[in-house]
Amino acid sequence: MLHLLPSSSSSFPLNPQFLLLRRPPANLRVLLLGPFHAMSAASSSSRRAATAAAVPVAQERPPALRAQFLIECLGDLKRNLMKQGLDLLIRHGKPEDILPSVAKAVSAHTVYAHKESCSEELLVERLVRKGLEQVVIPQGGASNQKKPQNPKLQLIWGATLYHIDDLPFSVTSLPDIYTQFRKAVESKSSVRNCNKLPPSLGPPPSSGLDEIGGWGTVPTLESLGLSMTKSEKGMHFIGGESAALGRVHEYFWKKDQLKVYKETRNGMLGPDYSTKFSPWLASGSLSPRYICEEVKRYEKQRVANDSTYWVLFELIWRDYFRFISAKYGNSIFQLGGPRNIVSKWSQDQALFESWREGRTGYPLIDANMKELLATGFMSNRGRQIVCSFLVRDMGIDWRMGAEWFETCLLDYDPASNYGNWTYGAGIGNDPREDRYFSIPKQAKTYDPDGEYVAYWLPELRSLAKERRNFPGALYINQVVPLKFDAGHQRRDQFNRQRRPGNMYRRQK
Ligand SMILES: Cc1cc2nc3c(=O)[nH]c(=O)nc-3n(C[C@H](O)[C@H](O)[C@H](O)COP(=O)(O)OP(=O)(O)OC[C@H]3O[C@@H](n4cnc5c(N)ncnc54)[C@H](O)[C@@H]3O)c2cc1C
Repeated sequence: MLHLLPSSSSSFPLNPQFLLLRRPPANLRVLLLGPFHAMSAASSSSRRAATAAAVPVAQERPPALRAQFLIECLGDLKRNLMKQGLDLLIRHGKPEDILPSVAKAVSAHTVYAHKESCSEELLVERLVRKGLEQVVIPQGGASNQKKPQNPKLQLIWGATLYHIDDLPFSVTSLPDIYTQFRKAVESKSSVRNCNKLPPSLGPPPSSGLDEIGGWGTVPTLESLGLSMTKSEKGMHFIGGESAALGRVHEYFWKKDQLKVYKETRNGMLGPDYSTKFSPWLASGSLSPRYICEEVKRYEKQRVANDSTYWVLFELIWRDYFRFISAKYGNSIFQLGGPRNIVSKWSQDQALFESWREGRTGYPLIDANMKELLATGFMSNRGRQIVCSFLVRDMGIDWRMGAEWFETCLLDYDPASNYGNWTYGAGIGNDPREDRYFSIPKQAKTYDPDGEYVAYWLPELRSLAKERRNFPGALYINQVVPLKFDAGHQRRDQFNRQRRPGNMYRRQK
């Protein structure tokens, strides 16, 4: 969130005058401005430059889904702020253009924002800082006593479970391997408590708003030039903190799912196999520290077991990718990844489109890709499987897959998305760099009755359960053979120049 304090205020966060919600993941591309740019079909993102030519214009639905979620976040934040005696100032544009003019209008001495870690967000931080340097705020008293000042940009670390200042190492010497990172933070760091909200956040600023057009209103999809028909199927997420807290309560306390999370978390169908917290975490509507407090409370009041711990274990993955992005900078978006591995990748458009649209001939892949397109969500198991298929079986440039996820995911977060993709593509810091997800094996283990594929591909429902994932000629043709089929290594037709003499290991 972004707070602007009038120059008369003395301390943050006691009297924030504005809260501007940012685009996920909690960056300075203010929610009211950036996300809708970023979601437009032809993104100008510098990260995308390398593959932009190969990635066709995004379809309407995915950007509209995330825009709708963010609109709901805004509406909820506005309502909650009004209950606290404040309001939400809403503008649509670039942060570096808008924030200086707002700061000037309300004579703000400081703009507060969460510190970011990825290149595009860091650029926005720099541009905002530069813009604020151009703003001159006259100080009270006789003009020759106090010099006019520029508003300052103060950046605060905020998105992770463990605070960056509490890590037992500097970011530059962060362990590259997840397990080493996790063990070090678990043994040497502790998670800070959540900050308590003051009883009142008001009063709102008494002057200056008129010259910048008032508080502004929550946009609608139509006002952003987007439209969408609701999908009747799959998860439907409602944006905002109220819904986020409701989900934590429901999953932990009402449905009592936390105690079995570790056993169910690899599921793909239904609302409760995993927490589904990610869209709210990514939009800054939910704090990982709050989740941690609730886990501890649950452990005291109900049960502490492997499952209760495992939610924290997963949140540490999220931290890990965030800190890795701070350590490795732009390289997590580049073809060779953090370790600059040179490999040969294909950008075959027809193959890529069959993956993107769910027409590969493999029900497990197609069902997952259809779910992503319809809902903006996919299970972690599904993400690993479709990622492995794209990079290992199709040999497609992993950045094309990452960009499609970036376009579609409600929980899109640059560090988690590109971190996981580099991991899956074997160019991240995975000690097992040739991790391969065998589709037949994954289907038998995680969708034994074909319920998941029949849900997203209804044409398969009439088949016998054991045939749904293996329909043969009763389904569309397979666009590529699998690298490993029925337990035998196949000739590596797609990637053979990439890893000579190197067999892809199978996923356990
Ligand atoms: C190729 C690929 C791309 C991904 N892109 C994203 C992304 O853009 N944004 C995102 O939030 N997650 C991403 N993930 C991680 C993971 O799939 C989702 O966080 C998870 O599926 C969200 O569902 P959930 O909240 O029910 O997770 P749960 O299983 O309930 O986990 C609880 C929380 O832990 C965190 N978490 C769990 N697994 C991971 C992981 N592997 N990496 C980072 N955090 C994790 C998430 O914040 C999640 O909400 C990606 C994974 C893969 C394999």
